[in-house]
Amino acid sequence: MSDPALALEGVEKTYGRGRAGEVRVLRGVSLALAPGEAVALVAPSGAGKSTLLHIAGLLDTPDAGVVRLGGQDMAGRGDRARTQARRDRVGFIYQFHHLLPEFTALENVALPQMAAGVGRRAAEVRAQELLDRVGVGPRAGHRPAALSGGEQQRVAFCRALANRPSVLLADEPTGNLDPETSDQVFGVLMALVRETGLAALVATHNMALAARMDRTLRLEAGEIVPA
Ligand SMILES: Nc1ncnc2c1ncn2[C@@H]1O[C@H](COP(=O)(O)OP(=O)(O)OP(=O)(O)O)[C@@H](O)[C@H]1O
Repeated sequence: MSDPALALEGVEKTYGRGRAGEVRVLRGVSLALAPGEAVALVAPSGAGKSTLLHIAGLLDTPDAGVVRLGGQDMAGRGDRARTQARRDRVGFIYQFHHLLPEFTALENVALPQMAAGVGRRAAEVRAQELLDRVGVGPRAGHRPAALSGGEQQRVAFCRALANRPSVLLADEPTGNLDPETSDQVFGVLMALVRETGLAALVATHNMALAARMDRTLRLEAGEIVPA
């Protein structure tokens, strides 16, 4: 059997120090995502969802436990290796797209590739292909402010996928879109998961979207509980 794309084993995280300020946010979280699998993460507010996504995406370190990308334990690696792994192997999508306002859609998708060492021309070719794939190709030369919410979010998908990550972490990626646009953007996400073998962990409060994924993990008070 191949290694999971992403695995967390016994991950613990506590914020603050001392009795008064201590918040135990994650209490031994274990999960694994196979390549090509889309998993919904459902959590009440404050359950530790953002903390979990940050640790899974190597933006934060756990106090205890293991985070593996493609079978490789990332916890003991230095900052440089973690930064490189995050850039090359993990894509993030947030509720709000955080596109760079002064750059065009094409540039927003090309820039992360250039940061990873791809030449401008090759980066722009791939960026255009991705934008075409999600139906915003004709808008490639526009800045985010000239795009609709759904178009902006599709550009954000392209940016997250530009470096061919093995893991996509999404936090309410369709949360600020109307139902129809949300449906369309989510459809694109699922198609990309199916086609590219990407593993996606998608935090959402939307049960209809959760039902369209392969399975649901529920996070409550810092623990994974039966969905
Ligand atoms: N840097 C920090 N220092 C202290 N406490 C923190 C810190 N970050 C988060 N917390 C606390 O940890 C708990 C979990 O936070 P987290 O942001 O992971 O929750 P969440 O499930 O993503 O919530 P929401 O869905 O409301 O965004 C919350 O009680 C929060 O107040």
